[in-house]
Amino acid sequence: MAALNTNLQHLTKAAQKAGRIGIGLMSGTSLDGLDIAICKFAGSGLQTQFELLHFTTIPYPDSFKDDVRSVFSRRQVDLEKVCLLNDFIGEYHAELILQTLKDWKTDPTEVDFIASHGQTIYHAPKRLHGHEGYPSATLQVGDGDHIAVKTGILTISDFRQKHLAAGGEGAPLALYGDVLLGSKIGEDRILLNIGGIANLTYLPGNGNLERVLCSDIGPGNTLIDTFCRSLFDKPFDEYSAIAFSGSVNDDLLSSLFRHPFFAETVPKTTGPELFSEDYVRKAQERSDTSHINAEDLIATLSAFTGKAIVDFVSAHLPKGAKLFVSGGGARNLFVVQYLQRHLPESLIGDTAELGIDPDAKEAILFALLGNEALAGEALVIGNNPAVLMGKFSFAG
Ligand SMILES: Nc1ncnc2c1ncn2[C@@H]1O[C@H](COP(=O)(O)OP(=O)(O)OP(=O)(O)O)[C@@H](O)[C@H]1O
Ligand SMILES: CC(=O)N[C@H]1[C@@H]2OC[C@@H](O2)[C@@H](O)[C@@H]1O[C@H](C)C(=O)O
Repeated sequence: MAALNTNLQHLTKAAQKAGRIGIGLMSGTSLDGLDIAICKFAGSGLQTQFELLHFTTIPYPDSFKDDVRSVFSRRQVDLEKVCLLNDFIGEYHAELILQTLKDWKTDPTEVDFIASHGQTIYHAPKRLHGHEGYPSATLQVGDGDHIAVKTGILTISDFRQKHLAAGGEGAPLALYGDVLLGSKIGEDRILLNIGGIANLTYLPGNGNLERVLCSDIGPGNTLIDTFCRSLFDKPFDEYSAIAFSGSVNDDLLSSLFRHPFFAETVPKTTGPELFSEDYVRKAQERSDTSHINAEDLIATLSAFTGKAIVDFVSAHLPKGAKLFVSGGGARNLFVVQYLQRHLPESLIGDTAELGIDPDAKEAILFALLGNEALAGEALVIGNNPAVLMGKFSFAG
């Protein structure tokens, strides 16, 4: 039998190690920056032990945000720009990793793998695109080969396609990480991530994986951010100062909920393709609230995020589960206080209480999915796709 080539030898060696050092990368819908987590793993699957060694978010410059926003969640785009961004983001992320490893005084040869989410530029579950004959689809750019060649580190990327191929919507992948790192026998838990979009995983305390539910909920901060940018020239509503200075407009709030997405069966996914400026403008027209002042609009959008979460929890989950928040939205005080007021039976904290840095959670998730791609086995969690995700890119 011929020997494995050097790439496959390297891959086999990485897969057979008892422990691995992996970098997880997340660049989310908020476009605030690149989250980089370096983790130490021992084992895999339900036996995974992990330690977060370092975490950082490298903020994106405005020029980069503008470039990505020129195509992000838009139906009509400059296709050349999409093509350029795919390779550019791969190279750019590789550069940021190399700089960060220097700051952490870690040599790239110490890292067994990089697990890269890439940048979502369009998310199109079948329910939302509605094009007869086309499946659910999603597109993340930031090519993995560029990351592998530039860093010299084995790279795993494009995780969402396998989930789609196996019948899912390509998201939320938090399911797999949350089950592995967040479950506790004897405690019903909800792990709620409030990023651009809000999603949650329900982890029943009886350990019954059939009962686990992981779904997107609706907007997290995306609409608040959009209108903070256009009305206040601010990237987001820091600690909800603007929302607290306004009043919720109940007519607009009801109108914002007038969309079939909220009544659809779970699990489901969504994105800024649906929850856009246009979505809000239409809700304002329907409710004759186009005239409300900017502070009231931000307060109402913040209540929209809060109420969507409360409605979801009340409709789909047993009462009294402990709720742990993560994502930048853990600092959205208006939303967090809304949850405390309207879910009084749920004790609310953040994932730091579980030993998971709330800002690092999604980057850790991808590191964990990378570890699974190398050494795990497909996990059966109810009807969710039971597959190992990610595509391998070699440095040589
Ligand atoms: N101090 C703060 N006060 C209020 N909101 C904040 C604060 N810090 C961050 N945020 C919100 O959190 C957002 C970033 O969250 P995060 O990085 O978790 O999102 P993401 O990973 O890009 O999104 P997704 O998980 O949907 O892909 C910011 O855009 C902002 O709206
Ligand atoms: C297509 C896409 O990028 N979806 C993101 C987005 O951001 C939050 C929510 O929508 C979630 O479904 C998903 O990300 C997380 C990491 C997930 O897959 O769990």
